[in-house]
Amino acid sequence: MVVPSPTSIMIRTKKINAVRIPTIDLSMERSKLSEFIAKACEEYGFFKVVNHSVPKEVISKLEDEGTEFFSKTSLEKRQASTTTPFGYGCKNIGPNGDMGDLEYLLLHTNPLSISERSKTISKDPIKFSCAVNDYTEAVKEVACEILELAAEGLWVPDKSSLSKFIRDVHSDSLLRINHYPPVKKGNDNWDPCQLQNSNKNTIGFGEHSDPQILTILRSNNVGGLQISTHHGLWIPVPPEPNELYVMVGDALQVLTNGRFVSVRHRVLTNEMKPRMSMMYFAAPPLNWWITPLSKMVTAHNPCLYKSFTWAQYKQAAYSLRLGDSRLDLFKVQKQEDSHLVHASSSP
Ligand SMILES: C=C1C[C@]23C[C@@]1(O)CC[C@H]2[C@@]12CCC[C@@](C)(C(=O)O1)[C@H]2[C@@H]3C(=O)O
Ligand SMILES: O=C(O)CCC(=O)C(=O)O
Ligand SMILES: [Fe+2]
Repeated sequence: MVVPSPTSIMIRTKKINAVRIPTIDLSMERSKLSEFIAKACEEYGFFKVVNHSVPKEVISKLEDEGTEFFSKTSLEKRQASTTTPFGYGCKNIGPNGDMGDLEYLLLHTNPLSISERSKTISKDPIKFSCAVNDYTEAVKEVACEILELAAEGLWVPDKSSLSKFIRDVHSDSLLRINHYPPVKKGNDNWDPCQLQNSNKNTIGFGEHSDPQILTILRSNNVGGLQISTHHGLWIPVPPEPNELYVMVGDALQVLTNGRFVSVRHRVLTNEMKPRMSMMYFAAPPLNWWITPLSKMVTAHNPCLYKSFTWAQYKQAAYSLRLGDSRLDLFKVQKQEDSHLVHASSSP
C-alpha cells in the first residue's frame, strides 16, 4: 500500500485551499454577469449564486415538507415508492446496483404527476404539491435566467437558445430531495489512501455528473458535497442555506460543444448531523434533439458530439452505472482515431 507522504498531503491541501468556487451575484451589471457565468461554466462547471429570486418562504416550505416526510417510519415512507425511478428510495441509486448512504424522494416536475404522487407522500397532499410546485417554478426561473446569461456570455445571437430547452411545458425536469442521516464511523476504517477522499466519512452519493442541462442545488446547513476540478482534486463545497449552487450537466456540455464542462461531484456523509438537499434537474422534453449550437461549431472547434434526443441520452444514462462517463458514447470519433481503427483492421 502506498501511503501519501506528509509533504504531498501538504501540497494537496494548499492546492485545495487555493481553489475559490466562483460566486455569481445576480444583482450585478448584465454584461459582466454573462461573462462571469460563461467563465465559471468553462472552468468549473459549478458556481454559487447569490441575490437570487427564490423567496426564503418558498425554500423553507419545501424544506419543512422534506423534514416531515423523512421523519416518518420506513414503512410509511415506502408507500411512496410505487413506480421506479420515482417516489421514495433508500440507499439504492438508479437501476444498476449503485448504493449510497441516503434516502430520497425523486419527483417529475409536471404538476399533474406531482399532484398524483403527493397522495402517497403526505397526509396533506395539496400542501405538499403546492410546496413542490412553488419551489420548482421559482428555481426554473433562476435556471432560465442563468442559461440566458450564459448564451449572452458565449455571444450566441439568440439569447433563448439554451433556456428554451427547459422552459417548454413538456420539459422532463426532475426534483430530488435527498436526506443523508448522520453515519458514525470508527477510526479503524481510516484508510490513508483515501485521505483525499472520505477519511472517516462514508459515501452518501457516489461520484458522477448530472445528465441534464443544469442542476440547481440548495442544501441545509450541513456540508458534504464535493466537486472535482479539471485536475482531479476534490474541493469541499461549504453549505449555504440561503444561496443556490449551479451545476453544468452533460447536455449543456454537448449544446456548447464541450466549451462548458459538466461537473463531477459526490457527497460524503456527516458523523453528527443530517444533510438535506433539494436538487432541481432542468431537462428538455423527451423528444427534443440535443446537438451542439451552430455558433459553437467552427473550423477550429469541429463538432465533438453526435446528435441525440433527450430520451436516447436518458436511456443511455439509465443503462450505465452512476459514475460512468456516458458522454463518451456520443463522441464523434476523431479523424486520426478512425484512421487508426482502419489501419489496425486491414489485413
Ligand atoms: C445510477 C443512476 C442513477 C441516475 C440514473 C443512473 O443510471 C445514472 C445517472 C443518475 C442520475 C444522476 C442525476 C439525477 C438522476 C435522477 C438522473 O437523471 O441521472 C440520477 C438517476 C437516478 O437517481 O435515478
Ligand atoms: O445531495 C447533494 O448535495 C448532491 C446530490 C446529487 O448529486 C444528486 O442528487 O444528483
Ligand atoms: Fe448529482
